[in-house]
Amino acid sequence: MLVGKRASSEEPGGSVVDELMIEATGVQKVYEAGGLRVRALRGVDLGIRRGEMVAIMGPSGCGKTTLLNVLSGLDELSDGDVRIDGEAIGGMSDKRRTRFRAERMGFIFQSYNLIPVLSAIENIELPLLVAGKKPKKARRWALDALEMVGLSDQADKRPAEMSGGQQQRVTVARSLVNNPAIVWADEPTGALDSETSKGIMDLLVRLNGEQRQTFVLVTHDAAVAARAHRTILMRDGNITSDEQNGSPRGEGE
Ligand SMILES: Nc1ncnc2c1ncn2[C@@H]1O[C@H](COP(=O)(O)OP(=O)(O)OP(=O)(O)O)[C@@H](O)[C@H]1O
Repeated sequence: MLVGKRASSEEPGGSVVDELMIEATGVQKVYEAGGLRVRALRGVDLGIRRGEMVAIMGPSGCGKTTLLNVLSGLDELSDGDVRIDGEAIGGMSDKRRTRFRAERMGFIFQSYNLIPVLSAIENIELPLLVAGKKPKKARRWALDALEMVGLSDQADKRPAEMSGGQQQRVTVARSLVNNPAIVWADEPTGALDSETSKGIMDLLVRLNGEQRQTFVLVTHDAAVAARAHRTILMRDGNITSDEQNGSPRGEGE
């Protein structure tokens, strides 16, 4: 596989398949810390289709990040069931779950999480090298990914030599370099001004349309959520609304 070398769909976001990819049933998460018990998720039911871009919104502390983390297997759930392509991630061993994540998922966080001493291209190819890919192949895939996010000319720059928007585009390239089936993004535009944020969303919407990946993103920004196919609202550990977004979502809207 090579990212960026596959056929584009006819229109941005025109690639949702009528098939559930992520299925959460009765998901609960309880944190216990220092004698305190916080019920962060109180029985969430949710289905996400292949190729869908879903935004999760809601007030601070309502459980958005927790939901992302238990759906992706970054964190363990306390009760309920999460299935991805029919496989229950709660039933996997730690080793299997880590591999499942490395092979099938990409992550984008607000705080870029780039390694400062590595160049853009080295940051992107690192997960491939860790996964045991040959250096030549890792470099080729990383260059493709960098091209896909429009940063081919920045390959040798270190994070500190790039703008926030450019750094976030590097993390987008890194999250996509292994052609994951699902990309999880926690506040991907949270640290960016509105213009740069729009540029990142143009990129994610385009990739979602072209690459047919499923995107689940947490955001506080209604303009960001409007670019998704669907918006889920949370409150106090529950989903309180789950609606398709009506308006067009292509670039430049
Ligand atoms: N590791 C943890 N230990 C204990 N409590 C936690 C932990 N992580 C989150 N919580 C609590 O769980 C609840 C949900 O937190 P979460 O981070 O999922 O909310 P959020 O909606 O993503 O918030 P924000 O928008 O501020 O990022 C909050 O009450 C939070 O304090």
